[in-house]
Amino acid sequence: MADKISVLLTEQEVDDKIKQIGMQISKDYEGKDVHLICILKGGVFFMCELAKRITVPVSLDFMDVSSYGDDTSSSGVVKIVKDLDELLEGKHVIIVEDIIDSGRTLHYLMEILKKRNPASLRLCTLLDKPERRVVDVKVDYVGFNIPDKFVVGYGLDYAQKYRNLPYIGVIEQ
Ligand SMILES: O=P(O)(O)OC[C@H]1O[C@H](OP(=O)(O)OP(=O)(O)O)[C@H](O)[C@@H]1O
Ligand code: HPA
Ligand SMILES: [Mg+2]
Repeated sequence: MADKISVLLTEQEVDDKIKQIGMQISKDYEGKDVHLICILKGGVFFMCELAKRITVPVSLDFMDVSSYGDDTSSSGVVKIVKDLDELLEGKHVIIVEDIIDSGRTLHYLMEILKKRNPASLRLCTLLDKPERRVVDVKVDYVGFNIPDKFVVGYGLDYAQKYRNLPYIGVIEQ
C-alpha cells in the first residue's frame, strides 16, 4: 500500500532557499574556489541544485557514509562506504548534507576530514532537526530548521524510497 505523505516544504520553498544559500556562499567565497563534498546518497539532489547557484569556481567530490540503513533512527555506527577521490589539502571545502539529525554522522565526518588539512572546512545542510541532537555539530549554512518528524524527499529516503520527491514531505502514520 502506498504511504500517505503530507507536504512540509514545497518545491518552490526549497528552490528559493537553495538560491539564497548559493548566493550567500558565492559572496562568502568571493575570489576563491570551493570544493563541494556530497554525502551520498541523501545529499545528491541538494548538491546538484546548490552547485548551479554558486558563481565562484566549483569542484565536486562524493563520499558515502551510512549510519541509518533502512531504519528510521540512527544506529550510532557510522561507516565509510565510499571515500573521496581527491585530496583536500589546501582546498576550501564545504560538506553538503540533506539533514543533520542526531549529529552523529557529521560529527564523525568533520573529525576525519579536518585531519586531511583543507584550507577551510564548512558544513551546509538543507535541513536541521536541532531537537534530536545527541552530538554537537557546528553547522555553517542551514536551509530550514524542522520539527522532530521523519521527513522524505529531495534526497531523503524511507527504506530507500521517496528520494525523488521534489519537495519535503512527512509520512503520515
Ligand atoms: O545526524 P544523523 O542522525 O547522523 O543523521 C543524518 C544522516 O542520516 C542520513 O543518511 P543515511 O545514513 O540514512 O544514508 P543515506 O543518505 O544514503 O540515506 C542523512 O542523509 C544524514 O547523512
Ligand atoms: O528525517 C529523516 N528522514 C530520512 N532520513 C533521515 N536521516 C536522518 N533523519 C532522517
Ligand atoms: Mg537514509
